[in-house]
This record gives sequence, C-alpha cells and structure tokens, in this order.
Amino acid sequence: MDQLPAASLAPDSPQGYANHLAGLIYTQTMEIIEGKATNVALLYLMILLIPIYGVYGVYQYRKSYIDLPYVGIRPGLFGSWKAGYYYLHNSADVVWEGYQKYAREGRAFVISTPKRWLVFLTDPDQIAELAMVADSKVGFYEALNMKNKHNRVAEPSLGDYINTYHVDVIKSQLTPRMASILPEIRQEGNVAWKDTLKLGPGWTKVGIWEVVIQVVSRSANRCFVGLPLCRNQELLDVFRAYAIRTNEVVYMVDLAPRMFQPLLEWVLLKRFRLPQRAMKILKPVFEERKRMREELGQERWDAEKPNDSITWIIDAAMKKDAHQQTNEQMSWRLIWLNFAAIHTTSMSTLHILYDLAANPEYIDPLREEIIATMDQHGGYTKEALNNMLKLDSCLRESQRWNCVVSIVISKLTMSDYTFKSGKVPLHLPKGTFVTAPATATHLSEEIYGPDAHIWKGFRFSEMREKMTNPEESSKLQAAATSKEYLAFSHGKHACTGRFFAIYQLKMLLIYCLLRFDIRLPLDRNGKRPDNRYILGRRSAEINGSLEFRERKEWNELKTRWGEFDEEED
Ligand code: HEM
Repeated sequence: MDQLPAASLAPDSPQGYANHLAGLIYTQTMEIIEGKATNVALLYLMILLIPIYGVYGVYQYRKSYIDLPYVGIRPGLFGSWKAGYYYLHNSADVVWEGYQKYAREGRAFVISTPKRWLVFLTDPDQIAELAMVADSKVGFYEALNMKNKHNRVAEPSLGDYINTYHVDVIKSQLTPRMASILPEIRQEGNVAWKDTLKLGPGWTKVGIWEVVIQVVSRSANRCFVGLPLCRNQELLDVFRAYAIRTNEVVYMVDLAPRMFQPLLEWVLLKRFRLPQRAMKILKPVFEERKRMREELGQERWDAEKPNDSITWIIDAAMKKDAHQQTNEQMSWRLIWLNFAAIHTTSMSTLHILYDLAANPEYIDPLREEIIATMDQHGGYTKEALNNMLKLDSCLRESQRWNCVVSIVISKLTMSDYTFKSGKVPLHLPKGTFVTAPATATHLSEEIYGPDAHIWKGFRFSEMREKMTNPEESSKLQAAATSKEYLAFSHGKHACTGRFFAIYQLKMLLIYCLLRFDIRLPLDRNGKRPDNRYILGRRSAEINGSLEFRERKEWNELKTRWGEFDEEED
C-alpha cells in the first residue's frame, strides 16, 4: 500500500507530529478499506480519531462563542461540556435566571447548550423583529434542520421553503373552512370520549394521557383523513409513534458527535419504518381520491370533493412538480400534520385538565358560561365557541403558564445581523442561534403584573369584558399571538394550526365538563402533577391520573341542543 510521504517525517516539530498523525490515520483507514484491518488496527484508529474529533469539536464550539452576558456554567476547561450537561437537566432554571438578570434592561444573554451557544432575546421589540425578519437574513428552517434534523430524519422537502405546502394548506384551506369542519371534529371527539373513557359507578381513577391522546388524534384526523381512516387504530398509532419517537430521537441524536448521527438515527428511528407503515395504509386512499379527481373533472371535483386534508394536499401537490405528486410525498404531509398537531394539542389538553382539577372553583362558572352561550346560539356554533370568553381565557392562561414549546422562534443568522429595534443594540455574527424564551416571558411580572406567577383562569376574560373595542379584545383570544404571548410562537412562522387547535380544545372541554365531574386523586392534596424535563424540554406529567364521575345533569344536557352526537353516523 502507498504510504503518505509525510508520515515518514520524524515527529520532531508540530508540523512533523501533525503529518505523522495524518500518516497513521491514512494507513489505518486504507487497511480498513482494503479489508486488511485487524481489531487492533480498528481500535488504534478509534483511539486516534476520538481525541482529534473532541479537540475539533471544542475548537468549533469556542469559535462560535458570542460576546454577550452568559448564564449558567462559565466557559473554562471543559466548561462548554459541563454547561451543556447542566443545561440538559436545568434548562428552565438557567433560562429563568438569565431572564431575571437581563430582561429589565432588555439585554440578550447567551447559554451554553450541549451542541451550541443559544442567544435568548428578552426585549419584546427584538422578539417581534426576530419573528418578522426575512428568512434569508435569519433562517427558520435552517435552524430547524440543524437542530432537529427534520430534513434528515424525515423527508428533505419538509425542511425547505419551497415544498412545505402543508403549512399553507392549513392557512388557506383548513382555517377558512372552519365553520363547516367543526361539526365533524366535535362529533368525532364526543364519540372518542365515549369509546375511550370507561367509568364505573362513582369516581373512577383514569390514566388521563392515553385518553387525551386518543380523543385528540381521532378528532383531528377526522379533518385530516376523514372517516373511516380516522378510526383506523394502526394508522393513529403509527402517526403518534412517529411524532413522539422523532421528537425524542432528534434531541438525542443532536447530542451525539456528527459522525455517529446517521447510525443513531437508523438505530433509534428509521429501522422501525413508521412512515412506510403509514404510507401503506394511505396509498390506496390517495389513489382512489386521485382517480375520483380525474373522473369528475375540475368543475365537479371542486363542487363535490371531500372536505378533508387529503383533498387539499392533492390539490396543492398538483401545482408542484411530479415528485411532489407521488403518494409517498403526499403521505409525508399527513404524517407531518400529525407531527405538528397531535402531541401539542394533547399536551395542552392535559395541562388544562390538570389546571382545572387543581383549581375546581373555575369549573361551575365555565359550565354556566357554556350552557348560557349555547342556549343563546342554538348549540355549538363557531360563534358560540367564539363567545365563550371564560373558556377561552382559561385556555390562554393554561398555555401562558405551561406553553408546550418553551423556547420559540428559534432561528439561525444567515449573515451578520444587527437588530434595528430594542433598548440595547444587538449585533449577532453569522451562524448564531437566536431564540425567544416563551415560558420566561409568560412569567414576567413586568408584562403580566405582580400576579404573573398565579394561575388565574379568568385573567384574560376579565380584561376583555372591560374592553369596548372588539379589535382590542380579540388580541387577547387564546389563538392570538403577540411579542409577549408566545405559546403558538409569533410572526412569520407562528403556528398555522392554532385556530383549529383552540376550537378543538374548546369542543373537547365542553363535552368533558358537561358530562363529567373531574378531580385530582385525593392523595395529590389539590396539587397538579409537576412537569417533567427531558433533555432540556418540558412536558406535562404523562403518568398522572385524574378521577372522573358521570354527572346526573348529562341526561338533560345531551338532548338540549340536539347535537351531542355521540353515536356514529
Ligand atoms: C395547542 C396546540 C398547538 C400548539 C401549542 C402549537 C405550537 C406551535 C409552535 C410553538 C410552533 C412554532 C414552532 C417553532 O417556533 O419552532 C408551531 C408551528 C406549527 N404548527 Fe402548531 N401548535 C399546536 C397545534 C397545531 C395544529 C393542530 C396544527 C395543524 C393543524 C399545527 C401546525 C403547525 C405547523 C404546520 C407549524 C409550522 C409553521 C411553519 O413552519 O411556519 N399546530 N406550533
């Protein structure tokens, strides 16, 4: 085998050592390629490569350091690793510490996470600017792909600006059709509650997460894939497993050295072939729908097409290139809608149920509002749901307290970027990760007043009831985002499904509150389960329980508006 000439240099100078090392690596690599490597040679190569990789990693990490006040462990010898490890276990505390120190002056601060420095903005004007700035300057999908590897663990076109048409499908098709979609989501939710929650006489203790995720997946998928597929348990399980596993895996993989990432992705995610299993179920449905589209012709198709995401995705894909029109590509959009919609809405449902069970004094006023508003509007119309200010307020308060995504608008500077707004000038070099601390902002006393740390279900409805300007009042709706209310993020990449999510949450809660009494198990002493922190991310306790009891009043209520359609069509 040819030797690198440099390897024969005596290692008596830094350059000599570098050449010597390069020669050794070359020799060992060639032996592996030529199949001559022994286990010892492989071990030797690993021993050589790992420290080099480590030193290179630390060099890269240090090079990207940003000159801003930092919070958490000080960078020193191994500081970045220690700090990163600390962040994994204490992310909420570290971010809160930084926010408390620097938010008053409106200064940004920086935290060391295992893989990169993260700049946190505290000035709401700078947060608004970040939310609105062009992606060509501070990129959204670039950050997502680098951190969460969506383009790699899923499908590359889910992480670009050209083919993410499913995002637009929600904005341009789903949201405008909300009034016609609501009855179906409501019906599916009600049937799913009935099918999933099996109660004995008196109070029954229920592992609530499983119930919630089932009710949310079924009712959302009534709109995404329609009947009967929204009750296909295998499909729902695959959608759910894919979302949960992908969410966990991308965080784990991000912690690993880059060269091991593809292997880890395969071991932890890809080998389960979850998308392929969903595609197998979805393929005949797409085929059938495309055939129907062709047979009907444009005019009849427009008049008669089923009102669900399968139709909207086909219509959108037909304006794209041939690759986007394949069943696989279109199935990816449904997998991704489930990814965005199910876990988030289920978490929010879990939080509000825990919040109401821990604050039971809110339940009767909510029931009174629901009944009075439905009496006034003749049932669960879109207008009735819009007019339930107390229910809306509890949802907004629950998300203020426990937003599902605790840091939002995570972006990456594509070139040096100087903020135009803010009390303190801020310049970020190219390649900086910058984000907004949603949870910390929501707990700010400067913004939400001295009771920011108290769960006040009617905080927003009390404010809205005093307002005379409907436009001002609508800014405090649960689905409205602002630079100070970030549960659905804000700006260009705010959640496009938030209107759908809030209507869905309201309908699930209405059924639950009118039909059941709920309470925390007595041994919780009125305290809701604490949140969990996994790899720096926050989640409601999914192993928690609630107790449910059938209400006597249900017998009268279920026929009062003639539409608690619990039975299948
Ligand atoms: C309560 C439930 C939900 C919460 C809390 C939530 C929260 C969020 C947040 C925080 C983001 C921005 C992510 C970021 O900044 O990195 C987001 C984006 C998104 N959400 Fe939601 N979401 C919810 C429900 C839904 C539903 C039901 C859908 C679909 C119908 C949906 C579709 C999306 C999409 C497509 C995006 C990406 C927007 C883009 O790429 O520009 N979400 N969501």
